[in-house]
Amino acid sequence: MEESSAAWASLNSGVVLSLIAVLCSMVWKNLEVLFFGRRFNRQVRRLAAMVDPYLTVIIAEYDGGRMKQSDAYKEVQAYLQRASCDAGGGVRHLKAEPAKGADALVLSMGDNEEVADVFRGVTVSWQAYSKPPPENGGYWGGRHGRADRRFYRLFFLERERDLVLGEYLPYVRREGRAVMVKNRQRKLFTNLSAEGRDDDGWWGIRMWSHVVFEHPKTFETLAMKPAKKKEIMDDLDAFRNGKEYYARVGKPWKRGYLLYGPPGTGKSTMIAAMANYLDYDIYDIELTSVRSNTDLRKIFIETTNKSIIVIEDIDCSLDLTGKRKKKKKAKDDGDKKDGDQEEEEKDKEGSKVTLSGVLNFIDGLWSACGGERIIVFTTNHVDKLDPALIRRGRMDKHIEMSYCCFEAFKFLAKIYLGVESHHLFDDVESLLGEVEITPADVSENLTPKSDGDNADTCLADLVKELKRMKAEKAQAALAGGKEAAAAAADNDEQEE
Ligand SMILES: Nc1ncnc2c1ncn2[C@@H]1O[C@H](COP(=O)(O)OP(=O)(O)OP(=O)(O)O)[C@@H](O)[C@H]1O
Ligand SMILES: [Mg+2]
Repeated sequence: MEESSAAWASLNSGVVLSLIAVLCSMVWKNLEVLFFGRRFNRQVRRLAAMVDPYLTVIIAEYDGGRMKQSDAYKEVQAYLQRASCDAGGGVRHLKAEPAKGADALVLSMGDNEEVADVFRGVTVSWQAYSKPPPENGGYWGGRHGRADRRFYRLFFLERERDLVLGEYLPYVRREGRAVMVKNRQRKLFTNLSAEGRDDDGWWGIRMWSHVVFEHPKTFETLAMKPAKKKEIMDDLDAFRNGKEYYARVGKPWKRGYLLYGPPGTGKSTMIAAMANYLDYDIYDIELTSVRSNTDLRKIFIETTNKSIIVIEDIDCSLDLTGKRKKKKKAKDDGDKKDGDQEEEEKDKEGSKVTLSGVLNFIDGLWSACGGERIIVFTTNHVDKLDPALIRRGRMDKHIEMSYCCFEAFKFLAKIYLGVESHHLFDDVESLLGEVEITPADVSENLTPKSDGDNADTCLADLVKELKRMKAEKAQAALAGGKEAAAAAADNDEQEE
């Protein structure tokens, strides 16, 4: 009897102990939810730390001074957009920014908000916070350093350390990158510095301002010889997929393109097509607004990966020969009017960017920061450029944009008029062999001007224009011939 009551008592105490254990684990589970969850987290976290210590990881917006927003910060920010918008995340203050698509907004957590996240059954917590800048303003100093420093802090239990550091954080970065790609709006940047807070939350002087890039031109609508077009597209593909190749041969992942040819042959159009093809941003540098080589370097550092950095009309932008240019008469430069030239001269005086500054910008040490950047120069006068500027290695691929050939014309006729053959095509072909017309002029002639215009009228207009150009050329040749004959006669007379 005594034995059975002792067994009964021990069974009872076993049940009670198990009940206590279950209760404790329930309380702990709830504590964990509170700990990482919503409102009471800070206080509860302190309490919980006594039982099971927690660790934190801080991800700063700018590491190594204030030069470049950290990739990890941007990825975490993008990742947390999803967690923040989730009703279970408990975030009450969200920040909204425009996203891809007319009415879309990207929401992210506001300052001092916390959000919980669950990974493989483990709960962690993220907190966004910011700190005022140090007195001296950090790396950039002065007005640049006025921005608050922003951070994300991740809390997790020490026992989850391996899982969080080894698997969760890499997962967050991967997912964040995917969100960034999905929400990415392509941008066209210009180096007009502006003060204010931009998409990345920067407050201060920015070297770049931007608009959303929405140029409709693609390689499908760019007229040029098919073989040449394919060669360029293959080159771009090789560049885009060349990360390992560039790493293997020890070259920074960048490529220079020089587009040269007369006005209206499609150089700017080609840049738009390249950006659309690669899905890259465009940074359009107005060199005359860059005050010094140091500013040029800052401008470069602030460009992001997957971008095309463009300097148009490089020969007109600056004196890049290394010597000071003598003042020229306006008539020397056929393309520019007197007023324009005066303006240019003034701009040049305000800018101290030198040839060596530009060379450094293209392939100096700083140019290797980041990767996946294409640099494009355009010019109407390739012969005016310093050979050092366009040697292979700096401008790796030279592309001549030429006058409209018959193949390019047929391409434009198909796009603009929807015709692949026409009885006027033969006339156009023989005239194109005799006169030089730009794709821009051909496009203009093939554009219907009124409701009554169709393929017949547009092609007839083009033929008329080509004939007019041919007559003008013949007249110019005649006048040139007469002038030469008169000069020769003058010479003869003087000799006699
Ligand atoms: N190869 C082309 N295919 C289709 N359209 C073209 C082509 N070249 C020019 N165009 C048309 O002509 C117009 C002018 O072209 P674009 O501005 O690209 O010339 P550009 O070579 O950059 O001239 P510039 O040297 O004066 O800057 C564009 O609106 C474009 O639509
Ligand atoms: Mg152009």
